[in-house]
Amino acid sequence: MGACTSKPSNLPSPNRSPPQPDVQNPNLTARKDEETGNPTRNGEEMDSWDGQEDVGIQKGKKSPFFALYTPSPANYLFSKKSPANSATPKRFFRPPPSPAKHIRAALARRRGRIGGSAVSGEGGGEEGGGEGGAGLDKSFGFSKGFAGKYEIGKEVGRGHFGYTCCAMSKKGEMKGQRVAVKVIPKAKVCFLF
Ligand SMILES: Nc1ncnc2c1ncn2[C@@H]1O[C@H](COP(=O)(O)OP(=O)(O)OP(=O)(O)O)[C@@H](O)[C@H]1O
Repeated sequence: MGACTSKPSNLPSPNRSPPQPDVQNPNLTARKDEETGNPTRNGEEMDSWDGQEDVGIQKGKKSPFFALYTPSPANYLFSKKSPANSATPKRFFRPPPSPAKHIRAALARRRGRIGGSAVSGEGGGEEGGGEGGAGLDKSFGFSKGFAGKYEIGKEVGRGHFGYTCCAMSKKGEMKGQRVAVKVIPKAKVCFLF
């Protein structure tokens, strides 16, 4: 029974165990110097309290000439074991397809559609063998029997590529009707082939 004081008691507490000296070598004990606060071992001042810095320096490669030399961590980047030096996976360059091939295919299709003849048309001056393709009536065109089907009349007009003539149909459903035939010289369209 006694007064409670805030000052720590130096008396050993039954719950607190006293500091135990090293069992192997009781003389080798590390403790803080009471005056300087620096870690000491048997009275000699230590570099660090528990010697962790010593272990860290000794792990790195020390230069035999410079005691304080520590290898740069950048050396890891240039070492052979570095993943930065691992070979980049090879990329196989594939050149783009030649546009000439595409153009040649389009021209071949067009050539097959026109059949190598000069372009001609009728019915309001529409050109036969245009690029429409799918729904185009291929019965139009400047066929070998054109002279037998139509009687070419006088020229009614001119455009950039050819001229338009008035004609009379001789055969078929259009027999007896006047039509317009647009004639384009081969020389004007030969650059397409
Ligand atoms: N069905 C038609 N009836 C009467 N005249 C026409 C007819 N079609 C064309 N023409 C006349 O022929 C001229 C030329 O017509 P075309 O269709 O060849 O002109 P364009 O399309 O400008 O020519 P291009 O396509 O060669 O540049 C027109 O200006 C017009 O006077």
